[in-house]
Amino acid sequence: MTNVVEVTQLGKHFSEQWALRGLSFSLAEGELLALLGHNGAGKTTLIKQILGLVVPDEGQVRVLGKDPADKAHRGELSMGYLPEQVNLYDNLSGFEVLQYFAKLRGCNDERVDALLQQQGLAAAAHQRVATYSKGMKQRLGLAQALLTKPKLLLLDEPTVGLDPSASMAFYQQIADLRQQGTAVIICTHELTLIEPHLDRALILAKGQNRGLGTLVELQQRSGLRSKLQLPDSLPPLLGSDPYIRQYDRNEHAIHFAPSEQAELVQHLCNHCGCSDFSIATVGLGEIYHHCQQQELSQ
Ligand SMILES: Nc1ncnc2c1ncn2[C@@H]1O[C@H](COP(=O)(O)OP(=O)(O)OP(=O)(O)O)[C@@H](O)[C@H]1O
Repeated sequence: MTNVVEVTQLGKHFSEQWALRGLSFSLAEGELLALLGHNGAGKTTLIKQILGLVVPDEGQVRVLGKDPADKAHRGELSMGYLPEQVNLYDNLSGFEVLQYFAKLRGCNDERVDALLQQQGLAAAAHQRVATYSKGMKQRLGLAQALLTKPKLLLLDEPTVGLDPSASMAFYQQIADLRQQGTAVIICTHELTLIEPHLDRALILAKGQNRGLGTLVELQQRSGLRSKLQLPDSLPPLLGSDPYIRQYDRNEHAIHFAPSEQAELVQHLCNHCGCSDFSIATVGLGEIYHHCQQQELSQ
């Protein structure tokens, strides 16, 4: 099966400065890639190259096997894009805004109505966008990105400013789209929010790949250890079992590799009679900061 996105040794420079270099990855149907990196890391440059708006200086991008920068393929490739700052024309109604984008993309009014309905905006369809809440504007922006039933959805900071239930509803919609085979790239700084939803993350720094993989792969590669905190009331663990070697008496805690968690918990419960503990796992935030620290120390 053809990957939805195939990026090979991609590079782009502006004047003497490389904005992106040596980047390779692929994205399959239904997969969600979290695109992470500090300001200026190259995320927007990558998204624009996938959209075919910026032509690479090195390497290549293929979307469904085709060059997105080749105008001959633009119509077929069906990509949806929600930029961070989408201009929704405040003085028009939600219906008029969506109808405007629909005309640009050759979609009819039935599609506009269906999307307004799907996004819970039917009742407000003829209200001016200026009167919409942040969440309603975001749903209208998403409706705009979904007009052509895209096989690839590129979303830049889609949950900024949304309340927790609106963010949850947004990710539920994304899950439904992925079920139907849509591949999704989400560019975000909201690491905790995206963590439970991603298949893989790509961490960029200075235009280069500083980490690409599933959360487990990134955890393993980082070498970061999770921490199991034991209650102070528990007498220090003693004995000759292998976990005691990872035991920090001062902290009253055990540091362990994420892959050892199930075994360790079982061991404590069954052999040490201890079930009163808390675990701080290595999350996307720790991995991201670790990658950025490594970048600084190079
Ligand atoms: N059109 C351009 N002309 C000159 N330099 C550019 C242009 N577009 C991007 N750059 C430079 O390329 C680098 C990567 O920029 P890019 O916008 O891709 O980063 P980003 O990760 O999206 O940042 P942010 O999180 O702030 O949006 C930066 O150094 C930026 O100044």
